[in-house]
Amino acid sequence: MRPIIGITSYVVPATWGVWHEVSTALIPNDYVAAVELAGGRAVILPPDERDADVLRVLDGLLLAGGPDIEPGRYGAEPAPLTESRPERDAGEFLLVRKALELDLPVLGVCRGMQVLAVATGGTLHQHLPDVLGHEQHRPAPGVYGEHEARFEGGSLIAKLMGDDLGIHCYHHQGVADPGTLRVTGRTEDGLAEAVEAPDRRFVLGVQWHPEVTRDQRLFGALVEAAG
Ligand SMILES: NCCCC(=O)O
Repeated sequence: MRPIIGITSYVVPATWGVWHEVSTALIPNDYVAAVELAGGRAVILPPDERDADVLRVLDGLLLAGGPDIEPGRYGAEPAPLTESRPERDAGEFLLVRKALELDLPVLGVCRGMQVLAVATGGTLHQHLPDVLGHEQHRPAPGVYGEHEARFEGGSLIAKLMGDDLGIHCYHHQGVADPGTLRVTGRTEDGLAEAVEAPDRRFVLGVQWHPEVTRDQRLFGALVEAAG
């Protein structure tokens, strides 16, 4: 039996064929393909989970990328460029808190890393250009930033990826305080790129998009930990 990996989804207006702007629950298929290629059984979770019961049938959880977290979740007022979807937060925070309690393997990608940090008491920078003075983590609409990330020796991420890695990222927010997690990777500008929970079986968040570059190593590690 393949390990069952739940992937969080979201609602957006989508257009296909003769249908326009239909409210749609979706997830980029790159996440599904990555889990399946890694030997897992991907299950797309509804965007508005009202409890965490589904975790009883999951072996691992993949928190996908997406919009900003509602800043009230980390005690802040929304900044002008923050665009949140509180309904998605509600379901994902329920799931991730329970998953951490159960020590279920969790991989968070981009927003997913930010969810992990905030769910454990952390905070976010709401608009990185205000903090870093550049826009290189989201250079233009639809254009991925390219960076070099360096990883802490002995960390889980270093074991999986080596000392450093060229990454593709697309985000305007970042982890300021990682909560109870540990920052184990950063880009040259000091931004947190990887967080993990060394006291857990497998809890890892990365700010970049391994599904876009088809880097299977993190998905393979999630599936293996879930197996
Ligand atoms: N804040 C949601 C994840 C992507 C971004 O930071 O733009």
